[in-house]
Amino acid sequence: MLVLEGATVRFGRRAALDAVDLEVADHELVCVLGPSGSGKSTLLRAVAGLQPLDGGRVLLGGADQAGVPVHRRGVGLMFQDHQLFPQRDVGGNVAFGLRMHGVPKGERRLRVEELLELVGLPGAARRAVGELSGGEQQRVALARALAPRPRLLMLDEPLGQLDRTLRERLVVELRAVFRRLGTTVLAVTHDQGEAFALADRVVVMRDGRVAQSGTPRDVWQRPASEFVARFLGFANVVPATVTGGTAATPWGGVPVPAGSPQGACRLLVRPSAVRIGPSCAGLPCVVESLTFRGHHVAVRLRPHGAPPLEAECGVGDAPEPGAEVGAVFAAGDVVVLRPGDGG
Ligand SMILES: Nc1ncnc2c1ncn2[C@@H]1O[C@H](COP(=O)(O)OP(=O)(O)OP(=O)(O)O)[C@@H](O)[C@H]1O
Repeated sequence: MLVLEGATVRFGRRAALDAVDLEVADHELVCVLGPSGSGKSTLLRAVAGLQPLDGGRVLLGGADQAGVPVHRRGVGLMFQDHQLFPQRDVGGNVAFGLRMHGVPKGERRLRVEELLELVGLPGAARRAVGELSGGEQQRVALARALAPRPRLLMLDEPLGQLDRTLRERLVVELRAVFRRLGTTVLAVTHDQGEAFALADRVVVMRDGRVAQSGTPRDVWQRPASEFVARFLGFANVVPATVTGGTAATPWGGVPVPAGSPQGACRLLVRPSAVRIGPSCAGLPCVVESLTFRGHHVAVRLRPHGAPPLEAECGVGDAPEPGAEVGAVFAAGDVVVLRPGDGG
């Protein structure tokens, strides 16, 4: 469906997109994730035709889009500030693109009803946009973007301004709607939870380049680099040397999964790999702080003479702050990262 080949955009001497190669298959939901300034919006704008390329190509359905204007690319856009037309009612907003495409009135009305049903706002066509909640407005914006049946729908921080609970619910609904319609989606967000919940594939960007691309599970379980690991919120990353099945780290010996690359590396120890036990066993640490995260507790440990260590445990098993404990490492949740990545 969508192919980017060496897509490059420069602002002055800085490349906002640096020779990006990316493919999005028909019906695929791809979410581009990355810190502020990594080039996510520029990528979307380049695909939409809002931003000319300084190098490389964008192909849609096999056709090079050089010189093809925005409105002829057949892509739908839904941006963070969804900018509904305040003077039009809900139906008028959803029908906007259909009117532009010259769809006759009767057909428009049917399609608007169908779309409002789809986004969970049945019968809302006559409602004023100003009366709607943020989440409802977001649904109207989605219905409006879907109305002309774009071959590719692009979302920029689609749920950015909504509160967390609503976002979590809408993301599940969005995924279901896209699945049902078979929509191909390229979305951009800096919220990893949103990306992981929505996407079939996650693309992590850094400084205009693709740092990693894979299924949410792959990227989560095997971050390709220290940058990706830290971006995902993992703090336990240290220099290490792997020999056989053990990595020598500032925390002592940590078992690594069978088949891990040998030699000097950066090592990611997921909090779930750190078991907290009595101080007589394992690495002696003091419990610095606890953070309750729903079903588990994140425990920050301060080992003697070594970097801080994040662990996690069940709510019922959480130690007291200030307690002396022992940390023991399990191999399963340890990842040997590519060396020389900086990060
Ligand atoms: N019109 C522009 N003129 C000059 N520099 C720009 C322009 N648009 C973007 N940039 C720069 O290009 C880089 C990438 O910007 P972009 O908006 O694509 O990042 P982003 O990942 O979408 O960030 P955010 O999450 O903050 O929206 C940034 O360094 C930004 O300052």
